[in-house]
Amino acid sequence: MTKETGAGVIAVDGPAGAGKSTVARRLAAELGFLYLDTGAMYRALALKALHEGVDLRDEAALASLLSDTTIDLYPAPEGRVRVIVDGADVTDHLRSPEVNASVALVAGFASVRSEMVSRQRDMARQGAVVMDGRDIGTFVLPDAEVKFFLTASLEARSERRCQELTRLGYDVSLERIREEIQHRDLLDSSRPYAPLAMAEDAVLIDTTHMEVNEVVARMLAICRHRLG
Ligand SMILES: Nc1ncnc2c1ncn2[C@@H]1O[C@H](COP(=O)(O)OP(=O)(O)OP(=O)(O)O)[C@@H](O)[C@H]1O
Ligand SMILES: Nc1ccn([C@@H]2O[C@H](COP(=O)(O)O)[C@@H](O)[C@H]2O)c(=O)n1
Repeated sequence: MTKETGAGVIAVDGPAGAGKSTVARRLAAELGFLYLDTGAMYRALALKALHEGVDLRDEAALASLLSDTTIDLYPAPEGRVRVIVDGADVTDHLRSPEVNASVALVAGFASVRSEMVSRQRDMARQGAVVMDGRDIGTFVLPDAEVKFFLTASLEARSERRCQELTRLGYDVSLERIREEIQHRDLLDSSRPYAPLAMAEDAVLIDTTHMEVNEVVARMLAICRHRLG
């Protein structure tokens, strides 16, 4: 049991393309937990801001937009998540190159993060959740019973993301993806408010040379040992 949440809260942090979402939803399914993708919440706000022509450098405008936006995460088959914004399903639009290029800017503002963190803590209050992002183990849910920090080489993360976007039908180059990931990593780790960071009590897993099943198996064994 944790101060701010019920029993069974697992945090999964790490940089872009490390494999967080893929393994976190598999882990949640194996444990019968709810999977909460906090990155999808920031992506949803960036998508709405792009759609409504809001200046992505205007913190007040973005904070006001968020205060007038509902973002709901619903479980979907295979542990996936449907993202509903103001009642509309936007899931399939959250990983476009435009959103990828904008989300870290939107997520960098303290007033945006403060509201997002408040909503994320509310989502975790009942416990039995696996929550992934950049600041979960260090800031959003510091009392989580189990914390993981996934990483991988820039090359591996770039190749994975490039293959993923190509499969989704986007016309992207490995070089452009590498640059986007490097830029997003810099923004995510250098922001003053709740930056990308590894919690001191997190288990570090470098997935560069690991298969998805191997990563999930290792995390599941640790969770079952820690949670009993
Ligand atoms: N261990 C792995 N080996 C090979 N491919 C992987 C591995 N883990 C994840 N992938 C693939 O890499 C891509 C990115 O994975 P995923 O979206 O889970 O990363 P992420 O850390 O959540 O990234 P982001 O934070 O940008 O959402 C996906 O296509 C996924 O299938
Ligand atoms: N807890 C979080 C989660 C995400 N972000 C920002 O959103 C971007 C997209 O996240 P993905 O996991 O979907 O790639 C990410 O690069 C961060 O800029 C965040 O700030 N905090």
